[in-house]
Amino acid sequence: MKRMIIQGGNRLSGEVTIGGAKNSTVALIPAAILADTPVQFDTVPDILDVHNLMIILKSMNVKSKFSHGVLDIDPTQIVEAELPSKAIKSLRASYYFMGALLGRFHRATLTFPGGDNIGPRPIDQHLKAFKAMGAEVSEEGGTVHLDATKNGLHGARVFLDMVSVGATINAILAAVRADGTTIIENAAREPEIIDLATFLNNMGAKVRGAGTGTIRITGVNTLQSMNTHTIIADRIETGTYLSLAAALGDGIMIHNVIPEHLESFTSKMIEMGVDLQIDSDKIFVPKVTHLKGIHVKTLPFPGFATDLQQPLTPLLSLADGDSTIVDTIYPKRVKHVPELQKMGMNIEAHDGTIIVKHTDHLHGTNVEAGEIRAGAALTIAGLMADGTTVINNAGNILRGYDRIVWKLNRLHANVAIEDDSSVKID
Ligand SMILES: CC(=O)N[C@H]1[C@@H](OP(=O)(O)OP(=O)(O)OC[C@H]2O[C@@H](n3ccc(=O)[nH]c3=O)[C@H](O)[C@@H]2O)O[C@H](CO)[C@@H](O)[C@@H]1O
Ligand SMILES: C=C(OP(=O)(O)O)C(=O)O
Repeated sequence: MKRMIIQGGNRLSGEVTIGGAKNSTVALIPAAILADTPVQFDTVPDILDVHNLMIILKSMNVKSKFSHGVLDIDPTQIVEAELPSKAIKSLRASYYFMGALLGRFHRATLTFPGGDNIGPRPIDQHLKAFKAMGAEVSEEGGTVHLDATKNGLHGARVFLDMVSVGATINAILAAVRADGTTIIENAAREPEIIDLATFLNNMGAKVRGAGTGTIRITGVNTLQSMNTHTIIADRIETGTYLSLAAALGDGIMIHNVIPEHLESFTSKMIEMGVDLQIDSDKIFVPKVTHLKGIHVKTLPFPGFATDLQQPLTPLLSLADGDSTIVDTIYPKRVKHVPELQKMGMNIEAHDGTIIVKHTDHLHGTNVEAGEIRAGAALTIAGLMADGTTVINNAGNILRGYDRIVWKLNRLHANVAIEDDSSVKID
């Protein structure tokens, strides 16, 4: 098991460049198996989810090579195979192989995905979309079987009961090579869905309306890649560095940013009193002297992202006055709260509301990254704290933060990853 070891207390400064978006990348890789040609992605983040998706590709005889942010995938010799359940369970987005395999072979068998433990994460809307498109769906012992081999996949009208990123993407993946037109209503509008549609459309797909609540997909017979797809910048990684820079920076420039994807987040930081200097593709965070408490409610995009409520909590603890967070997407996503309490933070979770009060002093201790963004919150808190913080289960952080140790140390932090289970602090 990996641990992150942080010697806290350094002020940070300098520059950091944001990587490609995890939540785009993990949809684009399964989408690549729909192509009839090799495909290439660049600005691919170096994260565990990518390496685990490559293991899944290999099990289907899909060769992939990842070097210096460029990922080449050759799906032209793909075969149907049993997918490795350990890799499937290591991340959430492995469920995108359901839609992609249905599109490619008209059938798929997968164990239930893993991913962050952030409360119930049903996939009923994904299965509803597959059924509407003609797939027979059955589940037994944690395995899902999808089969549309008898009559093929056909276009359908799918109204999602709730706005779901995963169900929207899975429905698109199944629909791009189906017969006829699929209409997804109440679709999620996240930028990562637009990125996926851009990749597919550049290969000849007909996906219209991505980024709005209604997406129309007309199936095509073949998808052929002609160029390299550059993955959009990770808005959640950006928000994490914005929070970190405001909490303990003496002036930090964040490059490769799409500010329009972060307006719900940056507007809250500005409301707190952070004098962000927002440019077309970079944001400068000056040294912060005074912060006010704020109230945050997470919502589907373009609302405040559930993945950014945790990385904001260390910054909220520096504000005068109380702040509150209500996570309407995942009300039970509070794994960071007891761990931050161990470090001395004045934070509580009651009846679906997280309350953060002013905290003068954080101290390093042994804590647990119960999920990726809890890990991000603990990383920022550890950098702010006196002494040594040991974050257990740091694999959860490495699932989604591109070269985080290297990036933090370039900002003058003191962070390392160790595998040694004997690391202890007094
Ligand atoms: C790989 C990826 O992109 N992960 C993101 C994706 O997760 P993911 O795609 O799993 O999240 P969804 O958007 O599907 O979930 C939104 C809400 O809908 C519910 N729901 C979803 C599907 C379903 O079939 N039934 C159902 O009830 C969920 O429990 C949740 O309350 O969006 C989440 C919400 O922005 C983010 O936190 C994750 O980082
Ligand atoms: C919840 C997240 O990821 P996943 O859906 O991959 O578990 C996240 O990125 O915050």
